Amino acid sequence: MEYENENAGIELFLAHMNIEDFIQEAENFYCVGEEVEAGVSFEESFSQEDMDEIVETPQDLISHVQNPGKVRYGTASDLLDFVNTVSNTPSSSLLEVGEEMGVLLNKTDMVIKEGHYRIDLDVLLFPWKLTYKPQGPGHVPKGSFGKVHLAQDTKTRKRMACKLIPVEHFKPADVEIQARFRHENIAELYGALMWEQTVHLFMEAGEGGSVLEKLDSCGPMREFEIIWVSQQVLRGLEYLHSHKIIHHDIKPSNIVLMSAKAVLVDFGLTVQMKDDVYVPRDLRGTEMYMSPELVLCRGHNTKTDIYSLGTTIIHMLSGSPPWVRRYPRTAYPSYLYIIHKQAPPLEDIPESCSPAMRRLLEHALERVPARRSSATELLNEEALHPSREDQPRCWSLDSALEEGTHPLLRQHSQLSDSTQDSSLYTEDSGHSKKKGSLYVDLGALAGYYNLVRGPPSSEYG
Ligand SMILES: Nc1ncnc2c1ncn2[C@@H]1O[C@H](COP(=O)(O)OP(=O)(O)OP(=O)(O)O)[C@@H](O)[C@H]1O
Repeated sequence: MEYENENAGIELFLAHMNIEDFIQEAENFYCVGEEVEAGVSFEESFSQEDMDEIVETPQDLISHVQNPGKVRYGTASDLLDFVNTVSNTPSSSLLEVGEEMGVLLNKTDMVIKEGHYRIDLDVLLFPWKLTYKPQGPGHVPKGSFGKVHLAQDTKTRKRMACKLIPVEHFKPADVEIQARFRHENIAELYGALMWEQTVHLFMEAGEGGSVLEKLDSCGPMREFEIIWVSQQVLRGLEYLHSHKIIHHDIKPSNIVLMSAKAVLVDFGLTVQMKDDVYVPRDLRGTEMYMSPELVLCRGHNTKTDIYSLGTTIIHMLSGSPPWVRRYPRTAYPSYLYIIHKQAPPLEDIPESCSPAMRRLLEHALERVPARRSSATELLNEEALHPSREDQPRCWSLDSALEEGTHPLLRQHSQLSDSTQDSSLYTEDSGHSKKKGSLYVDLGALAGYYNLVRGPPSSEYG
């Protein structure tokens, strides 16, 4: 809808806003996923010997900072106490800290040795090698404040992502949601270390890279890939929204791919609402993916993430974020006014989009939040449950898998899930080096079909 002038637009928009309808039904707490409660679930699984290594009180953490060189196993609340302590400690005191300190949640896969978990010794950091990118030195994705490496525990060979944030930019809010809430579509936090003025956050690794990296390397995604990614993101959002949590930065670079699932990352802007409406003090998110109500800054709710997912789907379908084709970045330094005046960007949906996916997008990008579909409603959309006839490519691959006649597919289906377990040190088997479109296609399909194809391990070794 185009408005004559800005004020008229705001008035008309507000007239359509029914704040009481923002949340359509009572949020259903504790039904999906798991909230980590006061560390009980972690502590119950520890022996007394292990418990001796667990940080027990915030006071211990303060002495932790004063007596550095200790890394301990702990609970989610220990970890939050630790990061709060780090963030409240003057940087001059942190400068004196010579050794690493921190709290690890993952006792099974991260081995602390006599109070140490040393970078480059107990855990190694690597650049990422993505199967669809040309061979080379690999790359280290950078966000606004942090670099993210692939990490591997040298003892257990567990592969993780390690996000490095200079301490002056670190906020406890960066880890709070990941420490407190667990769901299979939210990157699981494994621990936090402070070393050399940098906070190291260890978490579940998206070894297939982010959706943005895939788009930048391979161009627009095919609809069945988008269906799979959307289902994964919606499950994560359904869980977050049931806890009144707004992610606030849903976009292709914050969705990372694994062999059998996709997870959300980057919870630095995330907020858990106390009421049904969150009235922001600042603008949170990434412009091109922002909802009109978020841009307006008068209050929004979890539906803003749904709108951002809609714009993310447009990016996956077309290869570009919404707006930028019609309003080139060179000419438009900011899109806020455009979003306010012109949202939703339905014109950016490519012609090739199926009618069912177009309908889903119309429901996700509905301008009035109360009328916009929820994550649960979108998960039930026809577009996310295509019939086999509508997905000829899936059908042929699926039938090939069932019949097990295609030698290459049979080879892939016989691989174990090496994403989790494979080692950086093991020799690579020949087929993971295959190049060419079929190889890329299978990589893209890995999650959709639960095909298991780990990253080529020799490239890391
Ligand atoms: N768990 C992970 N596994 C794999 N890659 C990851 C993971 N977390 C982050 N990344 C990669 O690192 C990039 C930057 O991470 P992240 O978004 O968390 O940083 P940021 O500084 O908060 O970024 P920004 O604020 O610019 O969105 C992501 O776009 C993604 O490519």
